[in-house]
Amino acid sequence: MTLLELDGVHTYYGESHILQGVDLTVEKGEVVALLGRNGVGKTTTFRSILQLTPPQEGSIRFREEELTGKDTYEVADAGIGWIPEDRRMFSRLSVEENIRAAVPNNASMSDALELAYETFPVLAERADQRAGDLSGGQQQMLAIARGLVGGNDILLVDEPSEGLAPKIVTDVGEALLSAAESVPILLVEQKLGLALDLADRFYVMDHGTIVDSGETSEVGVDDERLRRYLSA
Ligand SMILES: Nc1ncnc2c1ncn2[C@@H]1O[C@H](COP(=O)(O)OP(=O)(O)OP(=O)(O)O)[C@@H](O)[C@H]1O
Repeated sequence: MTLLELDGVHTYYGESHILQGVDLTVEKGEVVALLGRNGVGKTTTFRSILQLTPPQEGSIRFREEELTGKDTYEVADAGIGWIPEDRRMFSRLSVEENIRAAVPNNASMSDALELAYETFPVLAERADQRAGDLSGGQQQMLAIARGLVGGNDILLVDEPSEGLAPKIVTDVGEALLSAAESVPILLVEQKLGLALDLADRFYVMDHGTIVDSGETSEVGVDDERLRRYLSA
């Protein structure tokens, strides 16, 4: 079943025409990678879905319901979770308080904590620590855990490996794979190997449009098909 569907999305910042007709879908149960060089419009695609920068043309449907024209809080309420590049969290609050704050009012707090701590045992060990004192990788896990307990039906994850040491990137990759067992993910990730390992399908973006797409099993990191759009 198609969960999220973008159809001919055009988005501007002022006069700058950034997204020039983006089409993509995410099906239930999938991890989909959105690939492309810096500045091609990946984050803008997320901002368009979230209605933070509303598109001027095209449609964005989530579970067949039109999102364009809604407020961002309504998009969040519809079940779209966002894990931005800066991993927004309450750095002065404890790990557990951060998780608790992400749980919707109508959900069971104990179930949410169990899900978060079973998925990320390292967070259980650090439940009482201030989130701001966690390492970069642990903060990323906390950000993913918050998305996981947030009652979301899809997570938009932006550059989860950004600024992390290689060994930690592997941990975060495993964390995302665990998360993907419960929730579909649309992923922006510069590290091609990681993106291909995690995702079932990929889209390649260039100059604000989708220029290639397919199953990740069809391609490898050195594939010319990807390299032409991804290398600087
Ligand atoms: N708030 C803004 N106002 C004006 N232009 C912007 C704004 N944010 C981004 N842009 C421009 O829009 C284009 C697309 O940016 P976007 O962040 O979507 O790219 P990206 O593919 O996510 O790349 P990156 O990995 O560098 O974030 C870039 O040329 C960028 O300079």
